[in-house]
Amino acid sequence: MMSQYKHLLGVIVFGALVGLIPVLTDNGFYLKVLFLIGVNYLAASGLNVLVGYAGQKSLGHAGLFAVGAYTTALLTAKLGWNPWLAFAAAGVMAGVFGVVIALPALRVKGPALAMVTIGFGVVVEKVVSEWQDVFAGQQGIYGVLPLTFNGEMLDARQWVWLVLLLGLATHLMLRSLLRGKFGRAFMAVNTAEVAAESVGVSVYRYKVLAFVISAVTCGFAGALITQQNQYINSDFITFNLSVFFLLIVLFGGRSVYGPLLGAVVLTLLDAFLARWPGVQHFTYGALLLFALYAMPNGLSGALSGIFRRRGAQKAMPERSDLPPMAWAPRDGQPGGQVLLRTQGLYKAYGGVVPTNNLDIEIQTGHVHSLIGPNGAGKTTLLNILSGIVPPSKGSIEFRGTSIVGRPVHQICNMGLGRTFQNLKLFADMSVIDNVKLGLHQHIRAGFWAYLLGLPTAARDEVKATTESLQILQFLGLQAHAQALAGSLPYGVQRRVELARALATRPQLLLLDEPAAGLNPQETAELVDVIRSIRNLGITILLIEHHMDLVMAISDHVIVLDYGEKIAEGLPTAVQSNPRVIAAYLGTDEEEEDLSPPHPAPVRAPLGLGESHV
Ligand SMILES: Nc1ncnc2c1ncn2[C@@H]1O[C@H](COP(=O)(O)OP(=O)(O)OP(=O)(O)O)[C@@H](O)[C@H]1O
Repeated sequence: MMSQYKHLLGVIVFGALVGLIPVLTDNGFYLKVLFLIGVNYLAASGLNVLVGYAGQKSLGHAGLFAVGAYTTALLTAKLGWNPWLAFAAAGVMAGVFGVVIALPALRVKGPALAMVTIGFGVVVEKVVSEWQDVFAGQQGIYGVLPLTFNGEMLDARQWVWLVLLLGLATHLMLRSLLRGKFGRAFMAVNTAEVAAESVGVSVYRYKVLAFVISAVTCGFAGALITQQNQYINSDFITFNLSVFFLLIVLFGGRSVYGPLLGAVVLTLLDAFLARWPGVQHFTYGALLLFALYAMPNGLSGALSGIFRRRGAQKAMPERSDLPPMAWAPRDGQPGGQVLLRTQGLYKAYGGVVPTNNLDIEIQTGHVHSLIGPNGAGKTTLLNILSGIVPPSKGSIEFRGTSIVGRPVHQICNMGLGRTFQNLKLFADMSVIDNVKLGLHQHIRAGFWAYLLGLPTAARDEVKATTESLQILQFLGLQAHAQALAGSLPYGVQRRVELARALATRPQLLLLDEPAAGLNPQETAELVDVIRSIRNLGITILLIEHHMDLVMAISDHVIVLDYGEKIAEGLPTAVQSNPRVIAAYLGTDEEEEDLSPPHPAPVRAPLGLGESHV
């Protein structure tokens, strides 16, 4: 809270200082440059959400700038709308275009997304330059109504103050949005899409949202330029403008202050280089390369690196006041009922069939283990159950509802949480933010509450922090709450992933080799951890190669071989099942059946403990 007030005070002081500049000078060139810095900041601040936070590169935002510019031009010059109303309409229209483009464009990613956005930019450029009747091409639209104050047109100073106010408001809103649930979700989408989905974040929805935010701010930027100039023509809308916006964001860096740094440096550079248009493009190219190589996190990243090195690491206050973890999984059911059932589940990759007509039942309150030799299809089954891999055939009922074909985040939100064999943590985020991401769907405050910084958002964030700390305390991780997840020892990272999965409040928790890479002591502790999770009423299905662990904690063991269920039942029964022994030893099943195994070899393969059987 304190830091919140400090920040607000900082914003007011900054605003007052910049607001003083037009009082001290009436130099038209300086005022114009200040105005342009503000406009570029506006455009870049939204684009930063898309590029910096959500990690989606766009090279077509000049097209969205054009939507805002031409909306306000046409509405005021041709239809005589009130200029303020037209200005608002420009933002809305750009947002609508943002949705329409984002829906198909964000189905692809990386270079393909860049190509689609370039395509959009080029189409807009062509439309405004060729469709003369409406957009008047190079000749342009004159008579655009400027914004007014008290019925008077804004003068050069007032334009600076207006753009300053808009910039400050945008900063406050985006900061509020990005510091909470939405910022975490955007970064999760950026870092690990599968992991984001698996904690209940709809990756597609968040990408579209980021695109729309960037569209709206670019639309407002276009409207401001047009209304200030009282004119727009097709020469404004170029591929270079898209590159310029992207460059501001990449050069500035991902922090909320990045776009400001980028806008100041690049607008000044642009004004300076205007005299030598020949070197302009060369300089931008060189700057982009420099930014990418020397400052991969942009100017703000480089600066914050310096300050972090100087300042002490922010410590998490000790919380002895935390209530004991009180939550139980949602509508916890009595033990021994069918929680999940698959029938005829089948998946083939060419000739490989990792899931072959599997019928399994998972009972509430039990710890189920899934074992089998390497390549038996265990991970594939977990991926199918959590929605990451679609089955070719068969049904899955979870809590009485079919989940085949449902997106991963929906399955998670129904109460199915998971961890991964190869850790999928959000490595650049703190431990507590990783856990808060698990709570994503349980944070009720929505977009507007966060954007406008309403008390409900602040309250929900505090609740999420408390619950996350409870979970961390439950798993003995509280001391690591503020550490970057990726910086921790491997065993601790595994536990953080478990904490994140627990935060989704699962009824069924799928653990893919939770003991992999753990030392013997950590493995022994894991047995207690799994038991205490079960004692919370959470059902567990785990894949494990450590047979000691499987035998110690399982109520029920399912054995797979070549995608088929070859045995299931109590651990002791499975341990002595001839088919299981044959599968592990690689001996001929018929032979095993003919001559029942001696107890010694039975225990040997299934009691190897540390080995990766
Ligand atoms: N995306 C894929 N494309 C092709 N083959 C795949 C794919 N995913 C899994 N497989 C194959 O399916 C089989 C089962 O793999 P899976 O990872 O499910 O086994 P596993 O029992 O979890 O093995 P391990 O114990 O080694 O983790 C393997 O032969 C694997 O090569």
